[in-house]
Amino acid sequence: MTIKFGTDGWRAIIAEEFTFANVRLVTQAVANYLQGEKGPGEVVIGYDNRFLAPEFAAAVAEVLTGNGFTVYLPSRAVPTPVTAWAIKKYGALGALMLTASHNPPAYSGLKFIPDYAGPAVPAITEAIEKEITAVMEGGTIKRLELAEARQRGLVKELDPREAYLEYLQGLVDVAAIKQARLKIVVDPLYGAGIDYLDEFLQRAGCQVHTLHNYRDPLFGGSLPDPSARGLSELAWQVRETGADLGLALDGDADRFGVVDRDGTYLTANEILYLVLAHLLFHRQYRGPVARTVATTHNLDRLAAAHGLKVIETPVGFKYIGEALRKHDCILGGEESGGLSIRGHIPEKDGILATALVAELRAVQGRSLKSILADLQERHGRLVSRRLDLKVAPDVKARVLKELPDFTPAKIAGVPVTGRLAVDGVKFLLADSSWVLLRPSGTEPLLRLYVEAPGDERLHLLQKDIISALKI
Ligand SMILES: O=P(O)(O)OC[C@H]1O[C@H](O)[C@H](O)[C@@H](O)[C@@H]1O
Repeated sequence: MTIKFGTDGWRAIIAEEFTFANVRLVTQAVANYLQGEKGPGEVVIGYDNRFLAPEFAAAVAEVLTGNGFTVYLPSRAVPTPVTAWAIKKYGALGALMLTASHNPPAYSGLKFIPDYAGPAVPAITEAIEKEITAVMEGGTIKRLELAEARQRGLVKELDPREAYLEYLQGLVDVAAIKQARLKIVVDPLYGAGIDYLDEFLQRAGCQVHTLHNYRDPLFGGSLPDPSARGLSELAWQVRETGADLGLALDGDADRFGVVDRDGTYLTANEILYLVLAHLLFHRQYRGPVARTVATTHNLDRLAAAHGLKVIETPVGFKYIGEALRKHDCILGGEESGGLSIRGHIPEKDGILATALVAELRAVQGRSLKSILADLQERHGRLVSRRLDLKVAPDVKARVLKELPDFTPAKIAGVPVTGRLAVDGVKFLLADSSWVLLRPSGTEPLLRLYVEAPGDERLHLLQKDIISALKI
């Protein structure tokens, strides 16, 4: 058995690979890593609403305290971004977060968040993987019974909700939201975001109706994924109740989903476009913008209009987080639903993202679609779509082998003007379209991303790439 940390920590099926024994093993590896780096100190533990999450968290606490660390242990689920934020608040060495994000209910996961409160960069996850191997090859797992650890004062209660909500009030224009008296339907999808976003909006004077706001480790029979498909009930409720907005979070509340007043789902790319415009025009923010290779170039157009730099990273918020930390970016975002802004932690935060959507909706006083239409009128319209291609392993291997030598002069008749190999291969075209093909780091898929000035061109580009590479 090998335990891989992947794009976003270790994820596995509960009772198959995600067992108490393996959770202890991985925790011991993190403890060894932390001992080597910083020595004993305090570590935050967070967990989502999945099956056995509090019990797995207790196992994590037993190993950490057995290694001399003091832990902050919550008695209910805490969102990933709040767990990360708590590291800063308590000056902890890092956090261990138990979550499988939007994966099916049979999964759980464990990730390490370093002291900078953003996703661990590859150098850190690789070091922890080495420690995992060392523990597997005969290292000892030290453990204190939880009751004993409590008695020794090594377990502190973690309840960061009030402090986080207060902090969020300082990041978001609550006065503007209060004035607009918005009616909002919130969908935390049975996840860790329950009582965070809805509570924040209620305190900001909104009339809030919340769906799926209790723990269900089966997520009502679907996935805790705030995609268009996952939010059909939210869209229906928004229309039915005449609400101004529908706001959703994924299972650990680090990603967002947004529905407009007429029930239309807005993509993460559209939300990033709206939020960046809001930061630039309304809040007058100035500074670089970070996005992944797979994220809309509409952001580049807005940035260019203000003479701002765009930093393009591989897919994964770990890279966006790094850019936020190093370059003081005003916004970091990715197509899969990740967003953070200047002044916040370098971790994607669905609660902050949706609160900002409420803010911009309040300031503008009209539907998101209408704000978007104006933006497109002034700065151009690019439509984007991602295809997740489930291909046989041999086809995937062949395509990835051919990709480095795949250098077409034109795609669907449009001249190729640039080629980028930051993550997979990306082709820039003469009409401002672009095409990116890359293997997913989290699923056995190839992802094909296309952005173009219109739907027809987008379809032609998709078709041409698929046929040229015989996918
Ligand atoms: O496209 P993938 O490699 O599967 O990654 C998709 C997503 O996976 C995780 O959720 C990461 O936190 C994201 O940053 C990333 O965008």
